[in-house]
Amino acid sequence: MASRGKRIVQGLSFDSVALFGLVATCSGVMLEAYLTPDFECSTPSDACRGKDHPPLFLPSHIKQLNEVGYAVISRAVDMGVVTDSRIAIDNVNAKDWMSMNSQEIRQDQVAIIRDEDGVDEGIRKILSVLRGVAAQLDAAVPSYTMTHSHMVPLDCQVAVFSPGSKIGYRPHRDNATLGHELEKVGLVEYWRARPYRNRAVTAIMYLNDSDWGDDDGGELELFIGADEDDTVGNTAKEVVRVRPKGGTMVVFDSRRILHTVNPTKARRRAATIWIEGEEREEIRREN
Ligand SMILES: O=C(O)CCC(=O)C(=O)O
Ligand SMILES: [Fe+2]
Repeated sequence: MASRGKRIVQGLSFDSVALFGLVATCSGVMLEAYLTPDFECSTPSDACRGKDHPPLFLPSHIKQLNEVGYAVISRAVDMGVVTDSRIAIDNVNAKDWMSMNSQEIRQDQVAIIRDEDGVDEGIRKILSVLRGVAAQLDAAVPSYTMTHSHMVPLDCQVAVFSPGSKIGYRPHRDNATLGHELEKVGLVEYWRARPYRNRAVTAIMYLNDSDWGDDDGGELELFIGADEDDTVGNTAKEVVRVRPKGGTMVVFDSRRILHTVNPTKARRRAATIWIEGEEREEIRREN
């Protein structure tokens, strides 16, 4: 009798420990998914109109964005601004840098910077140029054909790859909608991706020296025309390689353009914003 009682107690305690372990693991996974940084505080693109005089992102760039899904502008800002921003970024407090994903996926460290009092003038200028893209998407003729009613985050991501990064950033799309349906990726991954589902257009400014060489690597590769379910770029009709020279701005469709960052031999710095927008009715019907 006594030994049966002991077995029940042992059994119960094992079950309780197992149950506790399961609940703790699930809570940990959900908490980690919940804590995905969210670039909130969007403002309508109108708020940025006129800040960037004259607008850099022109109707010809919008035409290109409509037709091929990307546009590259070299020397979008002068090198003095790039150098100031670079110094400001290198002075960001060590504790504010974080890894956004596994080192097997991306090897950069990122910090989130907001356009507010105290932000370095160079970074403020870069932010204003990047945010100005959104105002043009709504105001210019032709207007952007994929999305409308654009919203601009106050937050900008600065990302730094250390020299010798062997992986860079694996191929991905910035808007986790295509290929990320709930039934395909499961609840946790679907939830983790929620801040990325409204991203319409990615705008990046490189903050490196202007003499970034071929040997330095670190190119951004855009897989133009890749199939929706292609996650590596094999089906691309064309691969566009952008050298991350200081002052180069690149803008692309966050939903459709599969892209990767090549391994880099030099320290590589970039400032990125994600402009949000609603899909146009005709595009939604197509999907
Ligand atoms: O820095 C780049 O060129 C691209 C980085 C990127 O793809 C991202 O942050 O999502
Ligand atoms: Fe990306």
